[in-house]
Amino acid sequence: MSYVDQVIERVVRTTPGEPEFHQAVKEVLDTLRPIIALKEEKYKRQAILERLVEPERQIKFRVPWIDDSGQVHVNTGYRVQFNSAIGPYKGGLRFHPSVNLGIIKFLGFEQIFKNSLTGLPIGGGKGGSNFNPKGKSDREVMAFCQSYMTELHKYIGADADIPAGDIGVGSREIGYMFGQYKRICGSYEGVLTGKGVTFGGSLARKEATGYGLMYLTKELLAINGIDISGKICSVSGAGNVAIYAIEKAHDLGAKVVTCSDSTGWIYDPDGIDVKALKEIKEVRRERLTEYKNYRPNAEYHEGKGVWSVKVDIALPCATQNELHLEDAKMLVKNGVLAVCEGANMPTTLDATAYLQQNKVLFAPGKAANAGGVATSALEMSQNSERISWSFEKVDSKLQNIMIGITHNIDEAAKKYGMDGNYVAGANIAGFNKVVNAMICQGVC
Ligand SMILES: NC(=O)C1=CN([C@@H]2O[C@H](COP(=O)(O)OP(=O)(O)OC[C@H]3O[C@@H](n4cnc5c(N)ncnc54)[C@H](O)[C@@H]3O)[C@@H](O)[C@H]2O)C=CC1
Ligand SMILES: O=C(O)CCC(=O)C(=O)O
Repeated sequence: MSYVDQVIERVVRTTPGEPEFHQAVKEVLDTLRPIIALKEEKYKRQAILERLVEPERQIKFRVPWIDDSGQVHVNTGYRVQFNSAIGPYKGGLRFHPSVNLGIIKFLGFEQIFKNSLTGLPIGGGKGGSNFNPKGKSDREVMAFCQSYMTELHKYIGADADIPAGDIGVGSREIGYMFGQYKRICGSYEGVLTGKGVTFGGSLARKEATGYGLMYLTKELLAINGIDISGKICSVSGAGNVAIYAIEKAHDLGAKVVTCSDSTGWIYDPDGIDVKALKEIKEVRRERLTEYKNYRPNAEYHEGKGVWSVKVDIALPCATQNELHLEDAKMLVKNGVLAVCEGANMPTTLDATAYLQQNKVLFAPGKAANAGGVATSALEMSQNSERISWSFEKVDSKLQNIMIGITHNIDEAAKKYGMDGNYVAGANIAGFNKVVNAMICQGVC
């Protein structure tokens, strides 16, 4: 059995019940085979892959909180500090009922390579809870966030581990957690990113993941001789990443005709109305069923379906494993040119393989959605300098980072004879930097 297969077998055997983590490990290690083969003995002796797939630390804790009726609830909190070879742990917090250790580990593992690709000094981590903010009052969300931070503060710090948002965690939740950290630690520091701009947040962080996705998509198409202008796109999700991907796609001359939430999806042939979407999701926190009140010509459908629409570019921006093999087949049948992942691991392994076999340009999330964490790192720089940069300055740095990532993954794929395989390119480029740092730092 090859070294890679031994490590995959060990991960599956020793971490039962963590299918998403297994999926992420398999995807990364499979594409790394050619470069691991070049230094197999050295890596094996150093146990590089065994160390890479084992988090440096995983923290699991009780989060008790009281609802508005006086009832006490208990949720489970997590923080997985995966790899600090190239910088302090960095990665978001997810609050969603589906959260468990395996999901946080897959996200933390992906984050190692993504953060490396940004070129900035940030290691990989992720956290969250099975708490569901949907339908809770602001006071209940605050009670939960304060309780979560009361435990988490022991393990984080501006130079140690800097959480941010993810599904279910936006500026409201970050604000409550920042307030509680400050209160307990007596320290006003950049311990979280995605903060409100009046208390240390960076301009353009809110927009960064979606905008970054579109900067990379535009560049990837351009490398392949295609102009993004005039292209029709489908987006899944209606949260932070989806909203700002749609906004930037429209700025770039493309037209997005779909979006979705966990109950249904919208088809708007005239192009999604971003102002209406922001009002529904960011201000009123309502369901997408409300969209028809703003756009009577749009269609609302229950359940899933955005991938059945004929488009040039598909942008999954909701959650993991939301684009399956049947969806990939439908997209290919309808002539899709590119699939660029705004979410983390939204495309299943067999769907990814099918798209690649059918010559669809496929940009994996760890490259395509890296603009969010990159801008978080820019927020950390501003906090250290005690200064705030303009929106234009941050946005311009974000663009340069995303263009850089696009060329980096393209060149890495070419260098190892896998021209056009951007999954391999992203994994290889991310891996090389982290592994060099791990080797230089000795056995730790
Ligand atoms: N917010 C950020 O800066 C970054 C987020 N991501 C990833 O992007 C994705 C979306 O995150 P955000 O937009 O921040 O979250 P969000 O909470 O703002 O929005 C999530 C959206 O996805 C939908 N969704 C969630 N779970 C779903 C499910 N099981 N089925 C159908 N729809 C579902 C929700 O209804 C919502 O519209 C996630 O995979 C996240 O890990 C990646 C990089 C950075
Ligand atoms: O901004 C950050 O630190 C993390 C964003 C994130 O969770 C992600 O890239 O998936």
